[in-house]
Amino acid sequence: MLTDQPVHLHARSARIDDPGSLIDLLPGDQFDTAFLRLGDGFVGSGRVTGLACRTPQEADAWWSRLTFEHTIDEDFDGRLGPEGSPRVITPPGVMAFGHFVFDPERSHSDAVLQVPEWVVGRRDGVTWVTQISTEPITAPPKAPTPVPVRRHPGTVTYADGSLSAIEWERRVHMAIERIRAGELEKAVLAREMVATGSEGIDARHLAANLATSYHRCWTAMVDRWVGASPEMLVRRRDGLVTSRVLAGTIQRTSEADADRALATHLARSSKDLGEHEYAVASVAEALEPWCSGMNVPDAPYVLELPNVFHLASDVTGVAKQGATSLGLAAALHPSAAVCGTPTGLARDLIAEVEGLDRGRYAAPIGWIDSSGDGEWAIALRGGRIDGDRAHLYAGCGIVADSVPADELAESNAKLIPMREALEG
Ligand SMILES: C=C(O[C@@H]1C=C(C(=O)O)C=C[C@H]1O)C(=O)O
Repeated sequence: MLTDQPVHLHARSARIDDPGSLIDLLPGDQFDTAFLRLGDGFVGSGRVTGLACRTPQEADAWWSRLTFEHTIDEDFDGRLGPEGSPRVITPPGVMAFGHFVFDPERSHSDAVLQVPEWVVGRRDGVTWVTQISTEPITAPPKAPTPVPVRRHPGTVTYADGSLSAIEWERRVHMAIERIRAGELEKAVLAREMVATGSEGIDARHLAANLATSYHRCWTAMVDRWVGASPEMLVRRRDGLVTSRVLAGTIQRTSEADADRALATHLARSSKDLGEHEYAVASVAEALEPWCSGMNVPDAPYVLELPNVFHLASDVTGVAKQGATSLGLAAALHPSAAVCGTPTGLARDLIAEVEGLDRGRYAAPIGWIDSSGDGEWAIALRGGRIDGDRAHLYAGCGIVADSVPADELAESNAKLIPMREALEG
C-alpha cells in the first residue's frame, strides 16, 4: 500500500458562471476525473494527495483518518443557492475520487483514491469551483480555463481481448454446466475487446460522447478508466442510501413497436426475473446491517437505455451512524449483478473459467466527501485507456437456462456505448 503522508486539507468554493461542457475544463492528463449524470456532477483535475490501495475498506479507513483526525478548513464562501430560489446548495468541499478492483485477491491491478486540486461541480443550475490544497486558501478560487481540444481517435479497429468470441461462448457453456450440476446459482462472465485508434485515444472524447448519448447513466472517469455506468452500487446523500440494482437484459431494436414487445417480454421472462431476484437479494442482505428503514421493491421496472432494456430495482434505506458511502460500497461489492450467487463460489468460478484479469472493471467507481456522502457506481460499459488502445469489457449473468450464443449477443450490445463513443 502506497500512502501519502497525512496532510491537513483546506477547501474553498466559489460560485462561477456555467461554463457549458464540464469535460472541456479538463486538461487531458492522467488525473482527469469526472462523475456526471443528466448534466450535473463533477469534474476534477490534479492530485493533492492520494492512496494506492487494494480495497474500499482500506480506502475508507484512510479517508476517515484524513477527514476526521486532521482538521479540515472548509470555507464555502457562503451557501450557493440558485438565483431567486430559497433552495440552498452546499458544495461538498474536500472530495476524493476513486476506483477499486473487482477481485483484489487475484488481480494484478491496484485501486486508487485521489484528492484533486480543483473540482467544478454543477447541481440544479448552480455551478461552482472548489479548490483543495494542503495550504490555507486566501482568495476565492477562479474557474479553470476551458481546454476544448478533444482528440478524435481516428480510425478505430477492434480485436478480441483475452479470449476469442467462440472460446468465450465455450466458457459460458462450462459455467452453465456447473450451474446445472447444482454447484452455484448464478455467475457473471465477462469478455474483453481491444479497440485501437489510429490517432490515439483521448478519454475526454469518450466521456463527452457518453455524457451526451447516455445522459441517464453515470459517466465516470478516474485514472484512465472511462465509461457510462447504468448501475449505482450505492449513493449516500444526507443520510439517505440508494442502490440501483440491474440484472436481466434485452437488446433493443430501432423499431418502437418491436421495442415495446421486447420490454413486455423482459418484464415477464422468468429467466431474467430469477436473475434479477438474486441481485436484489444480495444488495438487500449486504445493506441490512448498515441501514434502518429499508425499502426493497417487490417487482422490478424496465429501465430504457439507448442500446438495451434492463430490469431495475431501486433499494433505499437510512444510513446508520458511521456508514460512509465508501464503507457501504465495501459492504456491497461484489453484488450478484456483476459476480453471482453465492458470492464466494461465483468469484471462484469467474477466476477459473473467465480467462480474464478484470482489473477495475465491475468494481466501484465514484467519489466521497468529508461527511462520508458520495456515489459509487459499478464500472460497467467502459474501458481502460492505455495510449492508442482501449480495453473494453462486457459481462452477462449466466443462470441454468442461459444460451451461450444469446449471451454473446448480449455482451456485444453492452459494448455498443463505448464503440459509439470511440467512433462518434
Ligand atoms: C456485467 C455487466 O452488466 C451487468 C449484468 C446484467 C445482466 O446480466 O443482465 C445487467 C446489468 C449489469 O448488472 C456489464 O455490463 O458488463
